[in-house]
Amino acid sequence: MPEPAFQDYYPENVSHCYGCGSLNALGLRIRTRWEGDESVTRFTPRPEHTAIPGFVYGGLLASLVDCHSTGTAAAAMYRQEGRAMDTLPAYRFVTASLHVDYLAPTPLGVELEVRGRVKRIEGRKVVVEATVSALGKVTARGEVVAAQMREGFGQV
Ligand SMILES: CCCCCCCCCC(=O)SCCNC(=O)CCNC(=O)[C@H](O)C(C)(C)COP(=O)(O)OP(=O)(O)OC[C@H]1O[C@@H](n2cnc3c(N)ncnc32)[C@H](O)[C@@H]1OP(=O)(O)O
Repeated sequence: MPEPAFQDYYPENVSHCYGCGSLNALGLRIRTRWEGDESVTRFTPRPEHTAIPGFVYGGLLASLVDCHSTGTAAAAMYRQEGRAMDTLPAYRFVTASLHVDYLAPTPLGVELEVRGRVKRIEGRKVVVEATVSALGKVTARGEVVAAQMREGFGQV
């Protein structure tokens, strides 16, 4: 049995996200785990994720960086406290800022590897930098500011 992914610990009421929600049948349903100090997601884009024939749509790459990084932010907070992700209080993070640089065309039809590193944790905010690689070459680089969800998120 593979080790559980960060997303396996998301409760049902926040498991509908297009990028990372296990309950979103049409979503990407990414799965992220620690490999040492780095977090890793592996994902193979599908034909509908095409930008130009043979190459991956940039919005898909941004989605991967986004959800990979918010998951990493939550996992990093637990790790900092030496706690398992199924313990309370729960840490849930949403995207405050998402930046992606596209360095080279990303080929379709191969597994992509997203690798994240925590740059800093400051109060309710975690900054994560991530790379997307195809066939061992980094094709996109991103940085995400993830902010801890407040109670009543989205209420105005
Ligand atoms: C299991 C749970 C997760 C499952 C779902 C994951 C989904 C992840 C992917 C997504 O798509 S999430 C959806 C897209 N994101 C949103 O809809 C968020 C909309 N924005 C907000 O709700 C609020 O603006 C936000 C929660 C991000 C921040 O508001 P808060 O009132 O909670 O916090 P605050 O404004 O005090 O900011 C907290 C810190 O973040 C910083 N910050 C906020 N917005 C920023 C920004 N845009 N750029 C850089 N830093 C930013 C802010 O400066 C501050 O840093 P400091 O503590 O150092 O002062």
